[in-house]
Amino acid sequence: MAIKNICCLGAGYVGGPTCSVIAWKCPDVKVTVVDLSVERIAQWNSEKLPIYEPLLDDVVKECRGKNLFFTNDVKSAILDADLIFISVNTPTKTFGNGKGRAADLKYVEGAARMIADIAQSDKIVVEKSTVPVRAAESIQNILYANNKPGVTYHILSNPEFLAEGTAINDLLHADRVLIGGEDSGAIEKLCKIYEHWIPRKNILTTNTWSSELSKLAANAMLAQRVSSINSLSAVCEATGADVSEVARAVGLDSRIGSKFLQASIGFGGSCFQKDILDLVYICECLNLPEVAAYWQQVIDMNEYQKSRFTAKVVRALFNTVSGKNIALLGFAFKKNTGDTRESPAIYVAKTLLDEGATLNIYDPKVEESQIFKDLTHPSICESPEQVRKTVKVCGDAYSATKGTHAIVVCTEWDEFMVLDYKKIYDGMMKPAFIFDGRKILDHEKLLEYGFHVQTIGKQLRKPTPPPRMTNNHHV
Ligand SMILES: NC(=O)c1ccc[n+]([C@@H]2O[C@H](COP(=O)([O-])OP(=O)(O)OC[C@H]3O[C@@H](n4cnc5c(N)ncnc54)[C@H](O)[C@@H]3O)[C@@H](O)[C@H]2O)c1
Ligand SMILES: O=c1ccn([C@@H]2O[C@H](COP(=O)(O)OP(=O)(O)O[C@H]3O[C@H](CO)[C@@H](O)[C@H](O)[C@H]3O)[C@@H](O)[C@H]2O)c(=O)[nH]1
Repeated sequence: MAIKNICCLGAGYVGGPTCSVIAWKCPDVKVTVVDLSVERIAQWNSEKLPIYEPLLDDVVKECRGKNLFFTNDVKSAILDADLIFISVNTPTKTFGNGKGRAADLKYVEGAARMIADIAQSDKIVVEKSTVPVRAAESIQNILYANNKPGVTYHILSNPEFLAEGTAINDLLHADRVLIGGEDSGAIEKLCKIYEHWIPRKNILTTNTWSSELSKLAANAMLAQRVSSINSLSAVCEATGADVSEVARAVGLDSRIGSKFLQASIGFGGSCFQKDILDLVYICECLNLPEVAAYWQQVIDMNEYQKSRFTAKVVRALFNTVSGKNIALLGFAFKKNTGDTRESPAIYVAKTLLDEGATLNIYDPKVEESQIFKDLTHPSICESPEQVRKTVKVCGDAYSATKGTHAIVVCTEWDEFMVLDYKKIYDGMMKPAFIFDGRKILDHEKLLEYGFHVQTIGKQLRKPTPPPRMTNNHHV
């Protein structure tokens, strides 16, 4: 029997968009997305969705209330479902064995326990969350622990490869869909769901462990490219080479390819660091210390890049930012999302605040409450009151930059490329500095306006000196 009823545990950045697209593309399938958070479900049912993602509003509006439902009624959703996605968070452990590295599987375990408690009929249980290799085994053990006669579970791994900011497009035009499992019948049923819009040749089936590991491997290799180009950006700054030119020249080799070679202030987001740390931990547990050290270096290089960039800002501002007012443009970890998890902007803000600066922050999609939540987190600051006194969240780039000593571009939002930088320069303290952490601005123009400009992976000349004042009108 074909799948008619899908339940998704976890209404987050993955569960929400993925299930919305499934509902949109499979009108005869009922899709119910559940979460433990009452607030999150209320937001999914409101006009303002809990996450910002281009095109998501349209898809949700099209299907919500028809074959797409958001609810806290976990019990009915599990009872009715033929197939259940586990799409809960798998953050890095913050305590105990593996602290700071291993993935914390407590939410996955919680989800599996809920299924085991509630289910009364056969279920296909699909691991959509990113998990350590062999997590499916633990899920299976939990599901069968209280042995309900007549209930059979088929466990599949179906990792998600969408990136935030392009989630809907990534889902609609996935390079591949990966399904790992041992039961060909269950695999076939999940294939049939994706076949509503993904060509069969792009649906890859593997064994469970290959599928689980492929997700960690893909993220590790993507992040590795970013760390590789960022490491070369330091060489460029020291030699006069330009990292954009190097990336272009290298990326035109079809064996290397041009994507993910954009030098930056470092990668952020909820996945890269977490998943590589998990891979490192797995390698250590498998007694593969050389392999662990190899992947750890991708994270170490990212830390180096973030600190190298921030140190450059402080150095350029005459080695002291104490009492200086600095504008941060962008707070999200990349453009077209309001997500700030592991955003390099948090690191930049923390360092500048620790050095005594006051900050004006503007991001088109990050809420003020989120910025303060991030900057007053105990791992970031000792005194939340101090942060509230020294950080101002602004409603646009012009008010954020007015009267400041320097601008730091942390996120590559398109709107930052088309600002009137002459006007901004005129409103700033002099000398006016701009640090382009994303390489998106027209540096030559900025130099002409009089800005001191620094960026990643390229030495820039000094600004054009202002016209000399003279008393000799004939000269
Ligand atoms: N964010 C991404 O772009 C992305 C992309 C690919 C894969 N992933 C992976 O997908 C998983 C989910 O990531 P996310 O960003 O959507 O996380 P998220 O934190 O946005 O959402 C997870 C949701 O699961 C809910 N939840 C936890 N336990 C639950 C339970 N037992 N029942 C119902 N709901 C429960 C939480 O309340 C939360 O709303 C992670 O493993 C992540 O690594 C994320
Ligand atoms: O050339 C590049 C590409 C990316 N980044 C940065 O790297 C981070 C991650 O970007 P991206 O991968 O586009 O976004 P994510 O939403 O984190 O998506 C990654 O992590 C997801 C969660 O596992 C996977 O599903 C996706 O395939 C994978 O791209 C961001 O801070 C980017 O600014 C760069 O600095 N330079």
